[in-house]
Amino acid sequence: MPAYAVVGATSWGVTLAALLERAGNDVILLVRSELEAHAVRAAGGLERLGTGPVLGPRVHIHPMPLTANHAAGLSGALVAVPSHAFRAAVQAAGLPRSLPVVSAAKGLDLETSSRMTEVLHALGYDPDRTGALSGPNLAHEIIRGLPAAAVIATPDLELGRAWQTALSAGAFRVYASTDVLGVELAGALKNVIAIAAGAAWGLGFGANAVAAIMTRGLAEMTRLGLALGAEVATFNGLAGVGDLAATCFSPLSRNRRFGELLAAGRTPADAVDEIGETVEGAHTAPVSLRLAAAAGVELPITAEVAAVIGGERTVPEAMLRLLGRPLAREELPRR
Ligand SMILES: NC(=O)c1ccc[n+]([C@@H]2O[C@H](COP(=O)([O-])OP(=O)(O)OC[C@H]3O[C@@H](n4cnc5c(N)ncnc54)[C@H](O)[C@@H]3O)[C@@H](O)[C@H]2O)c1
Ligand SMILES: O=P(O)(O)OC[C@H](O)CO
Repeated sequence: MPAYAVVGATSWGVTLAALLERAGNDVILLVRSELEAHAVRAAGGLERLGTGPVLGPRVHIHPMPLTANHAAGLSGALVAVPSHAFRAAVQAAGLPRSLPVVSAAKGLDLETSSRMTEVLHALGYDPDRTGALSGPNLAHEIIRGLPAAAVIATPDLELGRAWQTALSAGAFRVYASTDVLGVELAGALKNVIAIAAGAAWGLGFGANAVAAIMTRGLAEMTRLGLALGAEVATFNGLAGVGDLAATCFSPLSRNRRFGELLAAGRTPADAVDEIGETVEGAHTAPVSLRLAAAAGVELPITAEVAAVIGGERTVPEAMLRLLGRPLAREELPRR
């Protein structure tokens, strides 16, 4: 039987471990401590997912690092911790450098502006065997068996096909791509646009305003992606418009909820505390602006989100600035 490791007993990590098991694999779920291992074993998953036990007997829960014995039989590993904890988690996990490793995180490194596969490369993992998983994938829906689709990007399509088979279970359907850069960037950048959409919902705006933010948001995501070497098709796919739609419209999204709380007048710190989970877009906004400045690309919505998070203006002030921008021709980046 194939065996895979999952790093991180997060909502997404536990969900991925359950999917791998449902697809017929053995799984090693690597957690931070014996205490955490005990809690996850006792709950059969994560209490905050609210489902009851979801992990079966083929998911083995162990504290990091991976033992040589476990490493020997592995076909690959998925890393499902937030981007701010990604580097440390990979270092602690002790995954063999030759192992195919896929990032399931949707964020950029705050210090270096790197994508998560770039963090893996810097840690010595083989660029030909690293990849990224993304798409409209709210863990709370997937763990309940609701249908969803994702995209896995690897430089080598054969490797991507192996991951597709490993992860596709029940109503979870995985597509393959070779645009690792595009899939990673789209997954990270959409969280920032979802904060803006949440702010629009929070101000009492309607679906028209949210759709406008999504469409112009997708244009700026694509503009930056193309400037950095991504493929336009990726932004029109599951990792781009697909995830943008799920995140901007679902009340389950933490990024959307964060925007709603900012619009209600909470400080960013209070909003994060109230949500109590990862709000990846709050970290990604300033990093995206740095990448955009270096690439000579303008990201008006992202800039306003970063300014609100940085305490430079309120949500209504930011919305007025967006509405007051010079009228322009509608340009949608093509290549
Ligand atoms: N939750 C989802 O629906 C979902 C879906 C797709 C992708 N993602 C992405 O997956 C990543 C994880 O998000 P999540 O929502 O599953 O996280 P989460 O909010 O469930 O958990 C985040 C918390 O997990 C803890 N944690 C657990 N193991 C850790 C470890 N090994 N190292 C550091 N911290 C650890 C930390 O306390 C951290 O604050 C993010 O990049 C997110 O964008 C999440
Ligand atoms: O809850 P969010 O906003 O982190 O969104 C979760 C996933 O990225 C949706 O695909």
